[in-house]
Amino acid sequence: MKLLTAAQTRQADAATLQDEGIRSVALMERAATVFTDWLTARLAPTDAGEILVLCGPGNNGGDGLVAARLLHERGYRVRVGLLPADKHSADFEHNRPRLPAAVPVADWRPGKLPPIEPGTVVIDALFGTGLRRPLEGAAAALVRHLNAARARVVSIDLPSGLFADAPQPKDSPVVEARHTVTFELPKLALLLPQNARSVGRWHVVPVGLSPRFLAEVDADMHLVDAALLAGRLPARPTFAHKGTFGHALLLAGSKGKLGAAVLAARSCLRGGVGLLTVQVPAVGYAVLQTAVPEAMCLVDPEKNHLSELPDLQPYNAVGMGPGIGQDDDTRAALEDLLGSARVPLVLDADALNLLGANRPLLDLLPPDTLLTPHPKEFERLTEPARDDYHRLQLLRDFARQYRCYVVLKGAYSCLAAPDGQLYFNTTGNPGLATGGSGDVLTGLCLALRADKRLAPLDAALLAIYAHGRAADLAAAHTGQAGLIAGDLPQYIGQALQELTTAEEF
Ligand SMILES: NC(=O)C1=CN([C@@H]2O[C@H](COP(=O)(O)OP(=O)(O)OC[C@H]3O[C@@H](n4cnc5c(N)ncnc54)[C@H](OP(=O)(O)O)[C@@H]3O)[C@@H](O)[C@H]2O)[C@H](O)CC1
Ligand SMILES: [K+]
Repeated sequence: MKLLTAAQTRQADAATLQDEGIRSVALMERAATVFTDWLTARLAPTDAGEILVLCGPGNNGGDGLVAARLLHERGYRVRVGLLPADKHSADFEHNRPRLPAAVPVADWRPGKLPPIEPGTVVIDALFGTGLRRPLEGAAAALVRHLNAARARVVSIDLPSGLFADAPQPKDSPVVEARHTVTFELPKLALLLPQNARSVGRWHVVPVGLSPRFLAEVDADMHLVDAALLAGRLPARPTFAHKGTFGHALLLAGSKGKLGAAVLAARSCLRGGVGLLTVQVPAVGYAVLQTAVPEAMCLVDPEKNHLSELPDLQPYNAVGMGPGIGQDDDTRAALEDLLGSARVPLVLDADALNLLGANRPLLDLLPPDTLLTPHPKEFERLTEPARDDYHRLQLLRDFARQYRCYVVLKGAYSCLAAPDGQLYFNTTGNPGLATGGSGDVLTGLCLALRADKRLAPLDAALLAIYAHGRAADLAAAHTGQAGLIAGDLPQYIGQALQELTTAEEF
């Protein structure tokens, strides 16, 4: 699924009107209807009390007016508060007189703002994608008043005051919603941690935007969902043998961190690799052979850390990083790897920290290398980001400059591709915020990069999605708090199976 900018969303609205030959008030009626359906499915009139609908001057406010009318028709008690404005959109003007007389309407002016009782259900229809500047004056006062009220706020399309795809100044107020019900496609702002307090939980409701426009529009941001991945993971051929799916080499572990090697190795095997060899320092030999008997094990000459590479000739992909530490010998081995590897590389954890501490090594990154930093590791590779939007820009620039794929891990992990496209993952849950879950992702990435049937982009997309999906499957049994990284590998097979393309008749 594509992620659209605010400008593209406006174009999508216009294309929909044109393609369907309808007036914009009809689209507003449709949008407000799906919003109202969403709300009434979750909130009975008896639990709602008197719903307060706060309306701004544009079409977001127009949606609010229509929702107020529909709620009244469905037996809810409703009142409307209007933000005073010099002018209103045509569709707002169209719907203002259509409010039933039984719905009380008042202007909500600064200095005379009525109290909002705690727990009141408030529909925030002040501003949506048409916000043009940070809120100030009467609008800012109203938003601050609302945020102070401890109400149950549901925002239409966006929490008011939040730009759809750009940061706002720190001191400009934004509505703090419990739920944001957004139309057709999520907006970038909903996916970023810095906006979590305003967005609450977000939900997408369909308004039937022009499928032609959505197919044709040139987006540079995407959501990684099952539809995007359809057809990217081919079924395993009947006459497959272990060579079909590649032989991966994993360089992992140091004294006290062999668990990282074990987790990555198990995950790589569950990710479907044909053969796996793991090189660990001598201290890890018995651990690896016992914990992961399916993997072959090479022993580094050093006892406690990795210091050199084996002959790379047999391998189809090499992964390095989980639990390796940052010894000088290990840095030398990484440098050797960057200089000599002729196969796909996956780099994580301390391999990234070593790169960050030795920036000239970045110029040695082979094209299409896959890096999987968390935000702190990414910062060590680049610079501290001003905010989440700036971090995405740094991510995009880095992937372009080094012609590599970078997964910035977090809720909605974001993959940047060398062509500057961004892909936000939709699977996973807070249970992944636990030690070792990144090592599991490394192993899975390695398995899919070793599979010669997969393009680099497809391997990375499948890995982040299946990793999150495995966490969702695991959490159904363990709960999110009880989820540990070791639970994940056993669900990777099912996650991949769900994505596997069925053979066509
Ligand atoms: N996407 C869909 O399918 C549909 C979306 N709909 C809804 O329409 C809004 C977008 O409506 P739009 O009218 O473009 O914009 P807004 O309502 O968000 O805001 C525009 C008005 O707000 C004024 N404005 C803008 N910034 C500020 C500010 N900082 N302070 C005060 N006032 C501001 C602006 O005035 P200008 O002077 O700047 O022109 C406008 O008056 C979308 O989010 C959906 O909710 C439709 O219902 C159709 C389907
Ligand atoms: K809103």
